[in-house]
Amino acid sequence: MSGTSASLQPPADAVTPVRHPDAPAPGELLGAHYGECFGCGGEQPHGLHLQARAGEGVSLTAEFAVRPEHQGAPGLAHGGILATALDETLGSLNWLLRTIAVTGRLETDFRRPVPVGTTLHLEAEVTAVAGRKIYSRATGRVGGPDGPVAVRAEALFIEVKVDHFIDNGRPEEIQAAMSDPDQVRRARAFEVNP
Ligand SMILES: CCCCCCCCCCCC(=O)SCCNC(=O)CCNC(=O)[C@H](O)C(C)(C)COP(=O)(O)OP(=O)(O)OC[C@H]1O[C@@H](n2cnc3c(N)ncnc32)[C@H](O)[C@@H]1OP(=O)(O)O
Repeated sequence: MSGTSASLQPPADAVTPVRHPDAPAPGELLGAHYGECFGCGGEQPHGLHLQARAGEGVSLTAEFAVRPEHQGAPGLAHGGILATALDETLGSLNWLLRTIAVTGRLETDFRRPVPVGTTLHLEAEVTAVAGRKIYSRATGRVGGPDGPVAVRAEALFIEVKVDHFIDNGRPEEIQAAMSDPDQVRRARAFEVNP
């Protein structure tokens, strides 16, 4: 990526990311971290319904099917929606580290238009970790997993405690998420970082 800002350069004492031993196996679907999530939630009718699959190391792939409701210009995906797809894909990486983290910074390059009716093939990896700071990057290709790059992003995620959501979110959604009968989703949201 050209022109990446200094805050996305890992510091000298950053370390190589370590895949958690209980991370989903390569090839396994990650599933949604929260049913109502705009990026990945299956219960969110307006969402992107992004599906991420674990890769080797701390990497994953994801697919985003661009639908008419995702348009900006006629027939083309909205840039903010594409940034959301990148953000969600990058955020999903944290499950491979078993860390709860939120986006601190996201820098995006838009290289080609992404038409409605196409699938954006995303791949992402964590590149470095420095304390609470998690550095990652992602690309999105059109026309297939080996197609031309349409979008690219670099990001800094910051590890947070579960209190981040409890203190800042609405109690009704927090309560509902905490009583989610889906054990994996509940663990992903609230139990990975006690
Ligand atoms: C359901 C659950 C499942 C998991 C939920 C996952 C949801 C997935 C959804 C996709 C991801 C999202 O969209 S998440 C939603 C969008 N993001 C957010 O809402 C985050 C809003 N921002 C914040 O709450 C806050 O700013 C935080 C938590 C990011 C950081 O605040 P903090 O905890 O007080 O930490 P702070 O000291 O400020 O920063 C820690 C270190 O990071 C650096 N740092 C912080 N922000 C930045 C930045 N923008 N650019 C550069 N560097 C930064 C600081 O310089 C510092 O470095 P040093 O001094 O240590 O060197």
